[in-house]
Amino acid sequence: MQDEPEVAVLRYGHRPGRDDRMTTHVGLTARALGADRVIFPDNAGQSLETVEDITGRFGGPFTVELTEALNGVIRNWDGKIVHLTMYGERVQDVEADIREAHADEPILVVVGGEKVPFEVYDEADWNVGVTNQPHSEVAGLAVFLDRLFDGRELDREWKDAENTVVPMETGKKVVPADEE
Ligand SMILES: C[S@@+](CC[C@H](N)C(=O)[O-])C[C@H]1O[C@@H](n2cnc3c(N)ncnc32)[C@H](O)[C@@H]1O
Repeated sequence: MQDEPEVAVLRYGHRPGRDDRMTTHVGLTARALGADRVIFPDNAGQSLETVEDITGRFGGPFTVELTEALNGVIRNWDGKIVHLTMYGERVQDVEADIREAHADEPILVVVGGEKVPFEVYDEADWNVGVTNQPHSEVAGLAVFLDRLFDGRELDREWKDAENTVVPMETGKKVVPADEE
């Protein structure tokens, strides 16, 4: 989020067709819940287009990138690395240390798709489980970002939006952003 060290999310692996929705949702969840940037594998161009379209319509700042070198992003990351995995340390046991590190340093959050190689576990500063039960990268990312930002992401403001949703008890209301 603005005025804080960067939080980027790396989607490690993408199977075109099978993972299209999931990869898109990793990007949308990263954006909605306070990350600054998502990096997709270079075969996920369709997900990039969808996330860029949503950012154009509902605001940013938020950046989407493709990379040919997933391992290179991890190896060259200048900051701390959190890898989300059901085999990791319990999020409730390590979240305070990660928040403390994020006060000074950027964080790269790695989420997998298909099998994640051991190199990623090894390079990570923390392997973190959001429960030690199998579920989804989208759910794990959402809970982790909320713990990292301690709920502050829910109040963030959006810039350069075309549309704004007006919260309502019942019904749907979307207005041009400058009519807010
Ligand atoms: C459907 S899982 C597949 C995991 C795969 N079997 C493996 O060996 O990594 C896809 C991704 O969801 C995330 N994930 C699943 N369960 C999780 C949990 N309990 N805590 C944190 N992340 C989780 C991880 O990032 C994982 O790479």
